[in-house]
Amino acid sequence: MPIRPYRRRRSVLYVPALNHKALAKLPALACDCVVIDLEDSIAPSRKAEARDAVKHFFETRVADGKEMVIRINALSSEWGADDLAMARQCRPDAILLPKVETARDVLDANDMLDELDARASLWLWAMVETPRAMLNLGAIAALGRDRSARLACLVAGTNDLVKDTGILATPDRRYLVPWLMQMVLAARAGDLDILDGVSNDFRDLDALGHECVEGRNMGFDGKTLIHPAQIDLANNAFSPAPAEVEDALAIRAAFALPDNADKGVISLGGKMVERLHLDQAERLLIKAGL
Ligand SMILES: CC(C)(COP(=O)(O)OP(=O)(O)OC[C@H]1O[C@@H](n2cnc3c(N)ncnc32)[C@H](O)[C@@H]1OP(=O)(O)O)[C@@H](O)C(=O)NCCC(=O)NCCSC(=O)C[C@H](O)C(=O)O
Ligand SMILES: [Mg+2]
Repeated sequence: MPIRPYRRRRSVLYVPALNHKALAKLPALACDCVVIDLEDSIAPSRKAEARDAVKHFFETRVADGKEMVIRINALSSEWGADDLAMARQCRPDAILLPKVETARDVLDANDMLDELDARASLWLWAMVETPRAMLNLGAIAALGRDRSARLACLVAGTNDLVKDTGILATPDRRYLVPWLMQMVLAARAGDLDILDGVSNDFRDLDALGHECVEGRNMGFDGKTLIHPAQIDLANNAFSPAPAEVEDALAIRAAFALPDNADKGVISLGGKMVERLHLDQAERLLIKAGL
């Protein structure tokens, strides 16, 4: 597999594959990434129709720089294999696997893509949304370090987690937070990106604002969204603040000085700065689009 390029994924918008009006709106939206959904937003009786709609969408769309992802149905379902075969033909950036429960689920999708001779830069993303996925999180995320497994990103599926565990969904997400933090930790251990779950009440932008800030502070790379009105808040919350960008640029400039070329640690503005801070600064500057 090629080296995984770092992408900004502050705002990741789900769009049901059969919502033609919403699909037509996408070029005008400022989200970083779009997930066209074949799974839970499509009724069982319309899965084949939705697959055709996705195919048509990719055949006719004009690329606009957004990262494009297709969420297929679970490979264990009657639709999964056909979805995967169709999705690979569309040449999206990634295919999102729902209801992943074990590392084997990801490897099975990867094997099927290899058999279909999918291109090397087609990545897999995995939803973490079942109790079994939570228990197998370490093994799933570890696939991120095996480039041949294609895994690039984990996505929290908070609706399914609430449903399958029976926890109470509270506005402050207090019963979800421990699992969300585990997801962030596992993703980092596997060198993967990680996206926070959706906020269902798309009219309550105050609640969304809090969730975005909380998600950023917990270490998520971005938030999954369901409505265009949610995009700006996510973009703002997951963009580095001007002061952070300034600090990162100062660290980059300091280590670029010839005097510091062979130093592991330097003093900058009265603070100790090590090369690990340079790595952190470089990642932040990519997030800032610099
Ligand atoms: C939630 C919605 C059904 C609401 O739709 P609607 O009532 O049409 O909203 P509005 O009238 O406010 O829409 C205003 C305009 O915006 C367009 N629109 C709406 N949603 C989207 C969208 N997602 N992407 C692009 N454009 C969108 C409307 O077409 C209107 O356009 P116009 O009339 O021209 O002004 C709807 O928002 C929706 O379906 N959202 C996505 C739902 C979805 O994909 N669900 C599945 C993924 S979430 C999930 O499964 C999480 C996870 O698995 C878990 O377990 O947690
Ligand atoms: Mg789900």
